[in-house]
Amino acid sequence: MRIDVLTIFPDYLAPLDLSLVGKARRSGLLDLAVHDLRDWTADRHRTVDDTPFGGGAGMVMRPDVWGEALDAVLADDDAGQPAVLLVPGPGGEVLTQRTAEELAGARRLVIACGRYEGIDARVAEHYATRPGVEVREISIGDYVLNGGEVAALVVIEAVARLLPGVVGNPESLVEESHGAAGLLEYPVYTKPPEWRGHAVPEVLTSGHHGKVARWRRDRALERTAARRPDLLARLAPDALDPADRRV
Ligand SMILES: COC(=O)COc1cccc(COC(=O)c2cn[nH]c2)c1
Repeated sequence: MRIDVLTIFPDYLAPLDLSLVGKARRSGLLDLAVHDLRDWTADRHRTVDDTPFGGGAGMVMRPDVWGEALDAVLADDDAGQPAVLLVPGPGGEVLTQRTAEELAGARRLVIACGRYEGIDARVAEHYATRPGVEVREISIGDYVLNGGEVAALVVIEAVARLLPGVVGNPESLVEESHGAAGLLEYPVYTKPPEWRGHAVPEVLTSGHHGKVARWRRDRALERTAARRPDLLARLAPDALDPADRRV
């Protein structure tokens, strides 16, 4: 997968050199480039914003600069791969694990990080008509950030870890929260068996794998019912077996 990020704060994306995503880049599993939007300005001050039509506080990011940048990045392509143009913003579809799975199937992601009051609306409008480009505004939650960079980091991590070979043991992608089971994760424990008077649940040291699996499923169901009943409601009817009804 290729990911291009466009931002006026490239350093904000430095964490993508670290850990699993950094490793995936170095091993060639993920081709990720961060671009400074100001490289496509034409004036001495490298201006990317201007005052909003209709008045109001703050500034809006100019369409002409974004157009030059996005044309250049989209054109830099080996075989005309279709691209998903992601615009992180509070008004977007909320990112879920399902969205991450969808995006992990794309050949290219181009992420346009907005700042100020946002990017001139004509940019998304224009690229939505571009053949081979799908525009998606993505929200990482119902709150407002100062720019799209943090949201870009979240999207990239959620997507990159689903790419084959990025996470050591793909098994771990199944059981975690919001994984294939669609439930929250069960509680986990490690040594020592007793810590500050807190013992590890006995079943986990019983060596009885069937009981351990049942206990974990019960805890995941309990947690999901208590903290995220909305997820339970969304589960496919056949996702719960008769033994689950006990919880
Ligand atoms: C068309 O979209 C845009 O212009 C986006 O522009 C902006 C402007 C300011 C801030 C942001 C950052 O996104 C969020 O605040 C956000 C994302 N998820 N939850 C909150 C983006």
